[in-house]
Amino acid sequence: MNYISTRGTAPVLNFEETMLTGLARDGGLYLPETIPTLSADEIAALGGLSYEETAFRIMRPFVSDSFSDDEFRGLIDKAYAGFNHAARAPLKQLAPNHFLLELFHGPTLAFKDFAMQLIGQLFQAALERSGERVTIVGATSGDTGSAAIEAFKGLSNVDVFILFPHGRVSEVQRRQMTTPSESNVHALAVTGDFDTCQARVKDMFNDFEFRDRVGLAGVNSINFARVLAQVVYYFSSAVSLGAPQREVSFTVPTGNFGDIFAGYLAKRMGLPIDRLVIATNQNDILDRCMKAGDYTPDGVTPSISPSMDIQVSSNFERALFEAYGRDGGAVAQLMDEMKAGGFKVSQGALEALRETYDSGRCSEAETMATIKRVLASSGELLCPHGAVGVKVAEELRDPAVPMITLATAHPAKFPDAVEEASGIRPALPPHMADLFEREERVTRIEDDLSAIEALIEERRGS
Ligand SMILES: Cc1ncc(COP(=O)(O)O)c(C=O)c1O
Ligand SMILES: N[C@@H](CCOP(=O)(O)O)C(=O)O
Repeated sequence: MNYISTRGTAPVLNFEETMLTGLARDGGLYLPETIPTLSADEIAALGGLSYEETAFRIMRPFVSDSFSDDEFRGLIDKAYAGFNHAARAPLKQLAPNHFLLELFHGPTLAFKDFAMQLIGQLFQAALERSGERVTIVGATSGDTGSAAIEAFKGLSNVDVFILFPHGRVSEVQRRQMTTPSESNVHALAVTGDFDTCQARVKDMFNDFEFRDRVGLAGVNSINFARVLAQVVYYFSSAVSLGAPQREVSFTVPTGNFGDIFAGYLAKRMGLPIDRLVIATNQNDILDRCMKAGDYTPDGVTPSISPSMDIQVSSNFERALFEAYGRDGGAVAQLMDEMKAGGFKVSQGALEALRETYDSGRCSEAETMATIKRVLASSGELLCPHGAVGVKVAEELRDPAVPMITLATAHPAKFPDAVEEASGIRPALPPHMADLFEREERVTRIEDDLSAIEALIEERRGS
């Protein structure tokens, strides 16, 4: 399986190279040259399998010969062994034909663990084989960072630097990143918002001298392996509701567009998905763009669903690449316009996007009201991100088609907002019960590329 860049001019790579490379050298994001498909019989055969076996069958064609079947199976098993639910991604019914996919039973209580626990294993296996050492840089609005630190802490051939926006993640999220004591992980609190942090990470990848000197690697959804691992739960949940005989739809609380793009890949692989619904909080550029075709960011406003406080949505580039008929030149031009402030999506591409995606927005007050209402009606305590999804799903869903809304994080990651909305302060699970007593280790840093690069050079092992 070969991987190509959304901007059309970077080297074509295999799976392992793509995973270790991160951002393509032309600034684009890697995607498989062709998207493999599963027959209806192959999809039906997933029914009743373990999550791990489903993951193996879905991801195998993308990985091709980068890992042997036995090795890949073993790494998948290790990745999900630390989840505290036998189903890994259980489905709960909220209302007739409306289901919640709980994606927060991994070690850091967010959907990021599904991919990050796996790529931690894949990186380790690949680096042990090659004897290489890498420096991972990541940007986070709260959940990617904690999942990455958990997956890579203590590894001898990896240093991890996570840039998070100072003062704009929840206290639980911050402590998850700042309390691990392993010396190979570093939490950097950057002045700015998530878009600032992600821009600096991309700047570091585009600084080739620095990139090559430190052996830069990425674990944001820049990395296709991240997105791939998220395809699996679209299959497992849809099959448990009757796919491939029955169509389903998904609503996905969305920010950087990685999770919903995984749903798009599942659809392209043959899973009968009717609609993919983009649910945004008040940082609603994706919803506005889907409605009017204009992608002009106007700054991030902090919300009670901070992980989705994003206006420069990285993986939207992958969706645009598909909507523009995989024309890398067209995407490169849009991204150049983006540097100058924003871009307009062509009518043809907008129509192509609308064939797959719907979109909606949920205000702060609606998020709070949804947490309260869903607790009363179903007993389910949502986190604010899941609540954004449920509200938008309720508004847009076709009652005849099962709707699966993704519950992307555990409510205990956002205790203040959840308590204010519901009157219940959700408790952290036992393995995190002493989180507030652990010592924090964090570096405050200004938004200055040279200073960030210098700090990484100084701190990384060699
Ligand atoms: C809890 C939570 N929900 C939703 C999202 C949005 O997902 P994506 O960035 O893949 O669109 C994020 C951030 O990625 C998140 O951490
Ligand atoms: N919400 C994310 C933002 C980064 O997204 P990613 O999927 O590109 O890693 C977070 O929690 O950090």
